[in-house]
Order: sequence, then C-alpha cells, then structure tokens
Amino acid sequence: MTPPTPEVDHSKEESFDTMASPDLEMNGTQTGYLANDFVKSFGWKDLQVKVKDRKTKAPLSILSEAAGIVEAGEMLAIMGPSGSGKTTLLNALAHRVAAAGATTTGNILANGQKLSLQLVRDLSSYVEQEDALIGSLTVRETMVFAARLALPSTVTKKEAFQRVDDLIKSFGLQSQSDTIVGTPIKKGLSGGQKKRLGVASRLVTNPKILFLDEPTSGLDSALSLEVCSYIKGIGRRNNLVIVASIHQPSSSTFQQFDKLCLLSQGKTCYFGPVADATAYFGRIGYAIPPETNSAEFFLDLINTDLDKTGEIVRRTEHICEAWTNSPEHTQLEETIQKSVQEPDNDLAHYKSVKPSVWMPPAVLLRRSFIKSYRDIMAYGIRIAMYFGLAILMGTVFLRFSTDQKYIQPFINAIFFSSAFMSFMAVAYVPAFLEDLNTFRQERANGLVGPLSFMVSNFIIGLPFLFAITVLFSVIEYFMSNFRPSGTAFFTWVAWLFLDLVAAESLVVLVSSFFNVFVVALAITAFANGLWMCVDGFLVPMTILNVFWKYVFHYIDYQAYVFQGMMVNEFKYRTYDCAKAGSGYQCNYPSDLNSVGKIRGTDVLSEYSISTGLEGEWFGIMIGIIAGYRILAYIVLVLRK
Ligand SMILES: Nc1ncnc2c1ncn2[C@@H]1O[C@H](COP(=O)(O)OP(=O)(O)OP(=O)(O)O)[C@@H](O)[C@H]1O
Repeated sequence: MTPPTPEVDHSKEESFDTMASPDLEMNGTQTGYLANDFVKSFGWKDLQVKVKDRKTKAPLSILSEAAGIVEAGEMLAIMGPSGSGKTTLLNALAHRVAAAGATTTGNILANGQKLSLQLVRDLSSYVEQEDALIGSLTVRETMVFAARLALPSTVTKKEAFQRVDDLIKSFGLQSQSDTIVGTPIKKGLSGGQKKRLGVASRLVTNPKILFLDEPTSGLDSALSLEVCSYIKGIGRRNNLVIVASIHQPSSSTFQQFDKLCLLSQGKTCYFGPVADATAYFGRIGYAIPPETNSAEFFLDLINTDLDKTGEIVRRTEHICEAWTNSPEHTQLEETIQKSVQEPDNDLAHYKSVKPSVWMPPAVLLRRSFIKSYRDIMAYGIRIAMYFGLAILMGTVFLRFSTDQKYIQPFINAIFFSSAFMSFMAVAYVPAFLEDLNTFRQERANGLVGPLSFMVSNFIIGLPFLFAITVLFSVIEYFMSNFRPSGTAFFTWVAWLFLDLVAAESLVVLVSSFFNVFVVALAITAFANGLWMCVDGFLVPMTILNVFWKYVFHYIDYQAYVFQGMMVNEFKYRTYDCAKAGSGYQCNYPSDLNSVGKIRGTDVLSEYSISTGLEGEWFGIMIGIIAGYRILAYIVLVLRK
C-alpha cells in the first residue's frame, strides 16, 4: 500500500512563478502550472451503457463490459467504425449523458478510487467535436475569456495573462494571436488552428484529465497529425491523462497515441499499447500485410457496416471473444485491480478553487458586448435592415396630414411598424444559437450556469435594441408626420423598444426550446404571424372569433404595442373631413362632424381601443417580456 498522502491544496499550486520549471518547456514556453502531479491513473471497469432500442423499445446494450486504464502522461485513442460506441464511451468516462435516455453502470476510477461527478468536473475538461468558439473573438480574447471564466481569484490577472500567452505559444498560435476565429462573413483561422485553439482554451483551466471527441474530424491528414502532436506534446510534458475518440487516423497520427481502445458494436476488440496491437492481432490470426496502415487494417477487420456475407460479423465476434480470453485482458484487469487495492493520492484531498459567482455573468457580458459590435450577424445586419425599412416606410407613408384620407394609412403605418419590426427579430436566431452552443459546452464543463447566461444575454441586448428603435423612429416618425410633439415621439420610441425587446425574448424562448436553426426560425416566424393576426388590426376585437380573442389576443405583445401606438397618435388629434358642397363628408362618426372634424378618439372607438389604459399595457408588456425570459431560463435549467 502507498503511504497516505499529505493534504494537497491545489489552489496553492496555481502560482505560475513557483511551478514553472525549465524542463516543462515547449516551444520555449513554460507550461509548468499545467503539470499534473495529482492524477496518477484513470481507469474504468465493468462499464455498461444501456438504452431503450429506438425500434423495439427493448433494453439494448450499446457499450458492454468496457475496461481500461490510462496512466498520467499517456494518450489513449478510442477507435472503431462509425456507430461502434466511441462517443458513448467517452461521454460515460466524462460522467456525461452517454446517449439519449441511456443508463450507465460501472466504475470510473482515478488513482484507483471512484470518481464523483463533481470531481470529474474539477479534474477534467472535455473538448467537443463541434467547436464552441465565438467567431468574432480573436485568439487571445478567446483564451482570456476562457481563463477569466474558470480561474479562481487567487490567480492574479498577470498570472492569468501569462498562462494565456504561454498556451497560445505552446499551440503555435502566436502569429494568429490577434486574428479572429472566423465568422460566415469574415474568414479567420484555418480548421487546424481552430481545433488547436479549442483544446488550448480548455487547458487554461488546468485539467488533469482531458477528453477529446474526435479532435481531428474535418481535418486532412497533415492537419490531423499537427493537432495530435501538439496535444500529445503538451500532455507528455505536463503528465496529463488524455482520452480521445478518433475516426480513421492516418498512420502517423495513429502513432502519436500511446494506447488503443478498439471498439465494435459497443464491445472491446483490443485495449493496450498501440505498439503491441500489431503483434496481438497477428497472434490471434489477423496478421497485418506489410506496408498497411495498421489503424485502417483494424477498422476494416471489424467494420460490420461493410458486411455483405456475414463474414465480418463472425470475424468481429471472434475478435471480441479472443480479447475476453486473452492474457492481455487478464493483465489489464489485474492492473486495474491493483490500482484499486493500492490507491495513489487520496481524491478526498483534492481541493478546487472556483471563481467568484459574479465572474461568469461579468465575463459573458463583456464577451457578448464584443460580439455584438463586431459580429454583424448579431446586430449589424438587423441595424442595416431596420434602417432600410425606415427609409422604405418613411417614403411610402410620406408626409401624411390630418386630412381624413390619411387616417387609414396612419393606422396601417402603426400596424406595419410594430408587426414587421417584431417579425424581423427572426434575424437574431443564428446569433443566439451560436451563443447557446457555446453556453451548452461551457455549462457541461462546469463553467457557466443558465442564470448567468440568461441575465447577460438580456442585458447586452438592451442598448442595441434601443439604438435600433431610435434609428428607425427618427427616420420614420418624422417622415410620415405622426403627431408632432416631443412626448408623442418618445412614447412611440418606448412602445417600439418594448416591442423589439419582447420579439427578441420570443426568439430566445423558442430557440432555447428548439435549438435547430430552421425549426427555431420557422416557429418564431409562425408565432409572430399569429400575434399579427390577433392584435386587433386585421380583425377588430369586436368581431374577432372568441377562441383567438380569449386564448391568444390578451397574451399578444403586438396587440399592446399596436394599441399603445394608436392611442399615442389618435388620443389628442382631430382630423379634417372632406368638403361636400356647403357641408362635409366625414368617414368616421364624431360629435365634431358638424364642424367638419373627426375626433381621434372616435377613430379609436372604431377599433374598440380604450384610452387611459396605457400604464396597464406597459406593465403587461414588461410581464410578457419577463415571462418569455423566465420560461427560457426554465427550459435551459431542465435541458441539462
Ligand atoms: N436508443 C437507441 N436505440 C438504438 N441504438 C442506439 C440508441 N442510442 C444509441 N444507439 C446506437 O449506439 C451506437 C453508439 O453510438 P456512438 O455515437 O457512441 O457511436 P460512435 O462510434 O461515436 O459513432 P460515430 O463515429 O458515427 O460518431 C450507435 O450505433 C447508435 O445508433
């Protein structure tokens, strides 16, 4: 048995100056603070993942009796044909949901001791296949934000910046330090550089164990090799445990790995050193022909998707059985057992220091702010669109007067301003989904919670929505000659601002629920179409079908904006009837008809719009906005 380990406070290890040592250099860069001296081994045994079969609904094992061990400083490749269970195993090891609706059983061990979910989060980082980088941030900003999100306040700003710069250098990104990651409109990093940045940004949190889901996906063989060798270099030098799933690596990429876990249909075909795999397969009757890529050879042996005659299925069964009965398997089990019987550093002694609770919302706010002014997809396109719309409307609804023939066009302009402005909020869907993806991954790594995300998203949107409102109103309001008064103008601005905030909150709610771009877009557009139909303009409230009236009209934010703007325009104004001989021809009945006038309030009566309720409507709008945001928050809380 190893002697009991003295209590280690890892918060103290954070000091860059004390940990840096020349033998931990890479590219002339010191990464000593990354050094892992706590996790000696990471293992698992009897790991099983079961799901309810999609078709038959019967229990189905998609990973069975998996066992393995990776020592500190080693890099493991989980390899297998498509659908063999690589992601399932990786997720199970990282204590994530292994597959939708799956139940995971078995033991996951660090230093021979069972790992809790919290400890896995504290000790590891997970780099997903799809990167969660924010396109409009530079490499350095991405790293700085990752550091600020994760590092405790015991790490000074200077130390955090030092770490960031060292990691940028270690991953060969120093000449791209001020380059943006890249947006659909503006090109930034290459695929390989993005992958390296994704890994570097997860390493800033000092993980002892690093999980990577297909780090080479989408890269050609040269870039795959480059990415893997960077990861391997940093893992070796810092004694990290690295577990990566990998799909069809080239020969040279495959050789970067120390160990191989070969899976087929959720069963283990081999687990052990990459260097021993060729000899092992030769011994069980599958000798590799000379000059063959061994990874490709192993995959072809067990790729049951290619089976036409049943031969590959039989061969795979034989390979799995041979593995279960092999001395290598027995030895693996003994090694795992030994780690359990002779545990290293006691996990109970690991103390992680968290950043303050204010840090995540502050970081998200700052990050979203940069994104919102730099990424034209977020607000730039919408600003341009609303500007164009204001010019369009101002010139179509041009220089109206108080002549009665302009009453209906005034009403149309009010409806169109509120309804169309809300409708165009769908342009926010892609930017929000990008943020949501980043949030999902940061949350899974234990960095950000739904409240921080929701609050920062809400706050950051307000100044931009206000700017859009003012820009639109300054052009449209005065070109169309709405009621000429300062109070009337600012009341109009207030209604339109609330309208845009509500429309954006609807986008946030729908996209949080349906986070697939086309679906979120379609549902938001549908919902806004529905609100448009029942807001009281297309069909006056007196004749609107009771179902639509009582189920939807009263929760329709556009209805309150329409009514508010109508009251703002018509409450204090009178309009002129047309002259007809010696009398007048008036389109709206009013007590002023005899003097050739129409009271604006009589126009409101035609639409069953009351005056004096503006304060109430204002309150309801705030309630609807709060409702959308709270529901979106609940959706995120429930959707772990
Ligand atoms: N509910 C289910 N019913 C039936 N099969 C399921 C269910 N859930 C998952 N599976 C299967 O489990 C297998 C493991 O999936 P996993 O994503 O882990 O494979 P993978 O090796 O990572 O694949 P890829 O390389 O294509 O990403 C797949 O074949 C998948 O179809």
